[in-house]
Amino acid sequence: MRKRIVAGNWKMNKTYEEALSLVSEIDNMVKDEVNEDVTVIVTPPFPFLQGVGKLVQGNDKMHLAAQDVSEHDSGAYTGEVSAAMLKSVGVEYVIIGHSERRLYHHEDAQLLYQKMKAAIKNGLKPIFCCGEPLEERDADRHFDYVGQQLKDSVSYLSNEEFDQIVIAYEPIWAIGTGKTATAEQAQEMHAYIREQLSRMFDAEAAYNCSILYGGSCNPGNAQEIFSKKDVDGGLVGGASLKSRDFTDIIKSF
Ligand SMILES: O=C(CO)COP(=O)(O)O
Repeated sequence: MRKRIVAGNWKMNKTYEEALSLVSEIDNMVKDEVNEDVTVIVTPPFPFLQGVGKLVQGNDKMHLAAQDVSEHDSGAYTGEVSAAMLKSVGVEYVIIGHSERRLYHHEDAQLLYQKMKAAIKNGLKPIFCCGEPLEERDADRHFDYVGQQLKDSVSYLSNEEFDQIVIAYEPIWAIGTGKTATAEQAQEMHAYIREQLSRMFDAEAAYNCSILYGGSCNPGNAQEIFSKKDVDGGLVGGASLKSRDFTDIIKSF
């Protein structure tokens, strides 16, 4: 059964105190208001994972993700954080291949594959991000672009590994711009992604893979986007920093 997921990516925002108060508010609102079967994920910066994780421990709906992970197991890699470390503080999911990491940290397809392997080996579920820049969409090459991203990183996983991953389609032109994809644009790309996955893995596994939409998701547009048959939820940036907006997005299902 395909999971419905709303994940908040906090990126590089909040102090520790602010992070704790944000997650307490979300936790309370989710407990009081969210009756649907939705997996809610919060993704604070590394130093806040343990504290935030403790606060959501008693809430079955709430889960913890990290924003990145090292491809290495352990050792002399200054500044890196391993999958085993994340697992040991209660992290369940990890975002891999966000366009901001591809762009600012030059993460390439091979590295993203290695990060997914390291995550899965240690019991974490990767949320693999893909999505085209504006010039690719304008040139009508967006399907090929996203297809290639999947081929270059995801296709090398085994069937068992693939079962552990979530895909997030985040068109770069929609991230932080206030310009969201239309529900139709999201649906056609999600259907395309699912079809590509069904060629790489078995059809049932592709059918069961959750594919999230990300890019200027807000309480005003989430319901329409989430209503599409291949859209299984959202990866939310800016709006996940406000408990009311984030909860309203969760309630859009
Ligand atoms: O990058 C995103 C989530 O990972 C989307 O960010 P925004 O919701 O701020 O556009």
